[in-house]
Amino acid sequence: MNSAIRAITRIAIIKGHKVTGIKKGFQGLMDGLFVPLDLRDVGDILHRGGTFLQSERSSDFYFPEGQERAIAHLKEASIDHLVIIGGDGSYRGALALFQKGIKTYCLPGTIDNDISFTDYTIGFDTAVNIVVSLINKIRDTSTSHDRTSVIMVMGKGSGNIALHSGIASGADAILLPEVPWCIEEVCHSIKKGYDRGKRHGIIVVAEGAGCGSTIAKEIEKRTQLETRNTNLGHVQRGGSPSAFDRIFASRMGDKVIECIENGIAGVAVGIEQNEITYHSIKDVLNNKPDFNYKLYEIAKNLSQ
Ligand SMILES: Nc1ncnc2c1ncn2[C@@H]1O[C@H](COP(=O)(O)OP(=O)(O)O)[C@@H](O)[C@H]1O
Ligand SMILES: O=P(O)(O)OC[C@H]1O[C@](O)(COP(=O)(O)O)[C@@H](O)[C@@H]1O
Repeated sequence: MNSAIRAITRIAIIKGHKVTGIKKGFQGLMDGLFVPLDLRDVGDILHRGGTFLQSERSSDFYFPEGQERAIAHLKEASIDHLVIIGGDGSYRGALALFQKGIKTYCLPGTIDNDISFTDYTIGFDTAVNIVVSLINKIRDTSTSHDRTSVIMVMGKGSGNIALHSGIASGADAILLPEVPWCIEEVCHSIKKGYDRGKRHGIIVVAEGAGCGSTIAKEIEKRTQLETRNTNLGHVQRGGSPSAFDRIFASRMGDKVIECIENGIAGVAVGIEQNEITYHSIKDVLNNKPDFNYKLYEIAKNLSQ
């Protein structure tokens, strides 16, 4: 997210605009937590995870009173354009403001990669790379001990992190909220691996697909193979962003300024087939993001 903020700030200033950062998301907008941003204020943040402006969930913003408070602060500070980085909740907030006359622009920022009309969201590639590097370590100890490892990754409503990291880690099974699964099949897949001479089993479970420790116990009971569960947790949402995330976030920041310059508002920017594109926020919210079933099929075939 820092890469996007840096790009928006620098490109907007170069084009003659003034830039204000809003701290702590919609809560900060309602509380008037505004900071002027200059070229150097966004220096030395490119390599840092998270967002230097910080973020906060805010229940007041769901209601018209909260939104009116935010609009009053925007008007008082003479802010004409508002760029919001986040997931579908943030997009809903942005749409509410747009419908009240504020020129809003969205950038996809969620590790879940579950926004429509964009192939990637900021943070997803970084999260997948973190997960893969952690699974590599778990694989080493699993092999040494002839163990099966269940690894729980983030994704309450989306299996994208599990699917991508599972493929890149050679998982024996990947359990996702989008695809029904059964424990018999998981155990069969692990057993088959051991029969072929494998010395470990790797099962990647998305948060929304089930509970890792319950699954691990069930696998151990059914297969008699020693099984451990690791919940990777919030380490997945931190760390220095990947080059891919930094570059495409910068390109999207540039596109936002292009939209502003061309008088196009109420849009969400994304990346589709390596092109930076935009669609109306409404269309993005009204379309369910595609799940890549083909990739899931590849994962299944690779785990044979
Ligand atoms: N329907 C909505 N109307 C107005 N604001 C919303 C709406 N949904 C979410 N928001 C605001 O957006 C914030 C972020 O949404 P949330 O779902 O928590 O995260 P994300 O943006 O990652 O999906 C919420 O805390 C709330 O302030
Ligand atoms: O425990 P927390 O902080 O509520 O976060 C868990 C949730 O956050 C997510 O990682 C999504 O986070 P972001 O959209 O902020 O990237 C989900 O996959 C997960 O369900």
